[in-house]
Amino acid sequence: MISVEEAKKRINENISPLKPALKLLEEVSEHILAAPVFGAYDIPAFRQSSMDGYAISFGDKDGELELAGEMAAGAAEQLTLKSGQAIRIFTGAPLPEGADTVVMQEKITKNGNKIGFGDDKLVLGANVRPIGAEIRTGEMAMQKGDLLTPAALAFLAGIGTNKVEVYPMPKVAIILTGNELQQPGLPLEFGQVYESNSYSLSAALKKEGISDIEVLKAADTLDKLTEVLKSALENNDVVLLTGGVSVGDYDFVLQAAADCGVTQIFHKVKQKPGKPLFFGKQNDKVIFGLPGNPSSVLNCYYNYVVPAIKKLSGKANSIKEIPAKLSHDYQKPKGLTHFLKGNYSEGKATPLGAQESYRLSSFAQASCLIQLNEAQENFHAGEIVNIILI
Ligand SMILES: Nc1nc2c(c(=O)[nH]1)N[C@H]1C(S)=C(S)[C@@H](COP(=O)(O)OP(=O)(O)OC[C@H]3O[C@@H](n4cnc5c(N)ncnc54)[C@H](O)[C@@H]3O)O[C@H]1N2
Ligand code: MOO
Repeated sequence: MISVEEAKKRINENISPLKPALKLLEEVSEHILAAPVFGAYDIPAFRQSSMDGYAISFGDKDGELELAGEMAAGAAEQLTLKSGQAIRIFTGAPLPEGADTVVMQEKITKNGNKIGFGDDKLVLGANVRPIGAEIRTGEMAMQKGDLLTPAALAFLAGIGTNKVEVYPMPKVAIILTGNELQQPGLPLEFGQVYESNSYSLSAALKKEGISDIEVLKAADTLDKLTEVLKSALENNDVVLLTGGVSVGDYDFVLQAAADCGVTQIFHKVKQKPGKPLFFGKQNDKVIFGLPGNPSSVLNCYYNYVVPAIKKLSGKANSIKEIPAKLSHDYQKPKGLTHFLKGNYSEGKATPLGAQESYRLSSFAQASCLIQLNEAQENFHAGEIVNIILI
């Protein structure tokens, strides 16, 4: 059995980002750029008004000008401004030839076809967006390693980019094991339990930006599980099995993994919940055997699966670990790192009730996992411990 730290280290050492791919902007929200993006055009591509108003030549600002036409956003035809003239213009429209300044419509007086200007603060070039102010042709817009946030996607779209080279998000299969599982919404027969792990994992994966998720079920026989695992490995980058990873007579995950050519990197971590965690690889494919208890599944997900997914998708940062003051005294036996469902507020971490690994009621309210280290038995109120924000 290995420590939490060793398990995390082995996962990190055994995972590399997925092969970069060229994808449409619509498909790459929250992805990491695998190559820099360069501007293909000067943007703005033309001198553009940033206000609704009147385009003028700055030298004419003190006189009364004659209204000589209109440029709306999207105007396909260029106008030329002559001395003594103003041209009506709208936000986003191209400046007429000969104009250098835009006066806001709130600052003018209008007398028939004549326009007067009372803006003493007007400066040359006011309310004009220069050509290439956002980006120049050939200039680097974003770097390799940058995150494609909503703003980044809009920036790239705004400079005319529609495809980018990114680290893909992994395709993930969830395999549920256990003959006892019943779908929520149907009546429970004797001995059945409602299936909940696919709900936690699917939702958590979606929060990481993963959309390609397949949920599969395998009956508790070695043949069936091996068949399902084999096909999941063919079609996905990551396989998350839940249950069947302990020592019971119907726990076939280890054998099925071996039969599918998966190399075991570790099995069993000195932790609670989630002690029988399994991690393995088949070439570049990543396999987690998550211990079936619903809290064990989620604890292992936050501690081990999230960093793995981040690394596969080229992301550097992993889990949000911070120090916090423990709210109460707490005792546990030596030997296992405990992860307690807790709440975090104003620097203080409070353990919640229902800590058993089959229970989720307090996990449903928790905002953090409180990490109590392997070697320590007694923890005191006010002591600094590490927490993982979830
Ligand atoms: N003799 C021993 N027994 C057990 C040990 C041990 O060391 N020696 N470890 C215990 C620990 S710790 C855990 S955790 C579990 C993990 O067992 P498995 O991964 O083999 O999981 P299962 O036995 O299949 O299921 C455990 C538990 O979780 C329920 N479950 C499973 N899948 C789902 C699901 N999709 N939705 C909701 N609930 C699920 C299942 O019904 C069981 O109650 O082993 C201990 N035993
Ligand atoms: O480690 Mo198991 O997950 O406690 O019940």
